[in-house]
Amino acid sequence: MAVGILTGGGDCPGLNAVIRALVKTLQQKLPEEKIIGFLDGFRGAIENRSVPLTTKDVVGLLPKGGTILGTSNRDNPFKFPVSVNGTLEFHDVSDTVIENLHKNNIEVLFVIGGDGSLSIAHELSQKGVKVIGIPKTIDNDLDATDFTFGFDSAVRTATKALDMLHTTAESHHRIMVLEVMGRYAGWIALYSGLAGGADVILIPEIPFNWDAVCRKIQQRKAEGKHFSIVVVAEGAYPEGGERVIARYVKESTDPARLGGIGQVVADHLSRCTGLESRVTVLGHLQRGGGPTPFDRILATRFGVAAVNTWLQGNYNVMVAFLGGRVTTVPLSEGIKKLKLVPVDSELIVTAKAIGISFGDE
Ligand SMILES: Nc1ncnc2c1ncn2[C@@H]1O[C@H](COP(=O)(O)OP(=O)(O)OP(=O)(O)O)[C@@H](O)[C@H]1O
Ligand SMILES: O=P(O)(O)OC[C@H]1O[C@](O)(CO)[C@@H](O)[C@@H]1O
Ligand SMILES: [Mg+2]
Repeated sequence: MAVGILTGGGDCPGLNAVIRALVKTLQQKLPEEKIIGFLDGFRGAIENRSVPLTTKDVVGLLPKGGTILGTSNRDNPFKFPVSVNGTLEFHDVSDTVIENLHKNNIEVLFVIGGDGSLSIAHELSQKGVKVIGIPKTIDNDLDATDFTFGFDSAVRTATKALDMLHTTAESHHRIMVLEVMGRYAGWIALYSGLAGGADVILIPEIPFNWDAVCRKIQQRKAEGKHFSIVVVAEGAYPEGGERVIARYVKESTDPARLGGIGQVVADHLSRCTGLESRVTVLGHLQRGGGPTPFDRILATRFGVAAVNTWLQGNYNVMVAFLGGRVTTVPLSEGIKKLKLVPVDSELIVTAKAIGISFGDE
């Protein structure tokens, strides 16, 4: 009997810390060579590419960014892209995954992933595979956990960028626009905007009004503040407008990759205020580097809790961080809906109270 581990979706700081916690905890219960790490997310499970993991393999992993197992944010065994006579078709190869799990004597599969990867894990569980989900993502958009690891690290990077943009914005009397990730959720923009002293935060949950954003910058100008800092979530869009899509990854079930709204905002604000603007797209820097202490600890707690869940005979659940405690929720609950920023949340109210504009009033 063996256990399997895979990391799926976009990488984030803390994945290696979970792998370390899983292996260290599991190794006390299993003989050597019985922990199997599938490579490159679900692609490794489809192609039966894996490596054995022992405590020797996880030395030094706690602060290391990325994932030693590799990952993929396009490979879905239920909709696997296959080229048939030059045409892309999506085939269900989930039975191949199940065969490969049997070949490796896998009793339980630990899936470390976001909403997409955990949805795949849930579909596998419905075909009889025992899975335990561990929620990760810089987007923090999983509803059944207060925080996913990776988020705090991304916010740290975005906040650092805002601190640095402040000094050059002030020197040049410019509007500096920072575009951050988060897909359909505005958590990274909201947290980094608050922590980094932004004047305007634009998030997908609040479609913005161009006039309101321009007014805010002009008002600052009238007060003698000739620079402004604007944080734009990649999924933000103006009232009556649409999200800006940077590219399509045609092999993915969820093919749209967002990006480009930062430049649109910067150009518009220059036109309406007469101030110079510049845009910085923070991009994959937000997923790079090592995890913050918060993420290291959360990842470690998730890894240990996931093993304990298995030892207690529980399956098809996701570990979650709720009210300061690590617990479990059914996997079906974990993937039910995306966690978006509630527009009346205390964080938004707090931000507005200190004059931050969301472009809605
Ligand atoms: N609702 C869904 N149901 C099933 N599969 C999905 C769903 N959404 C996305 N997928 C697939 O799941 C895989 C991973 O999805 P995605 O890129 O969203 O990563 P994730 O695990 O959600 O992590 P993150 O969003 O942080 O990158 C991709 O193959 C994608 O095609
Ligand atoms: O790595 P890719 O394919 O560009 O995907 C980017 C997306 O992945 C994430 O970084 C994590 O889900 C999103 O914030 C972003 O929209
Ligand atoms: Mg996702």
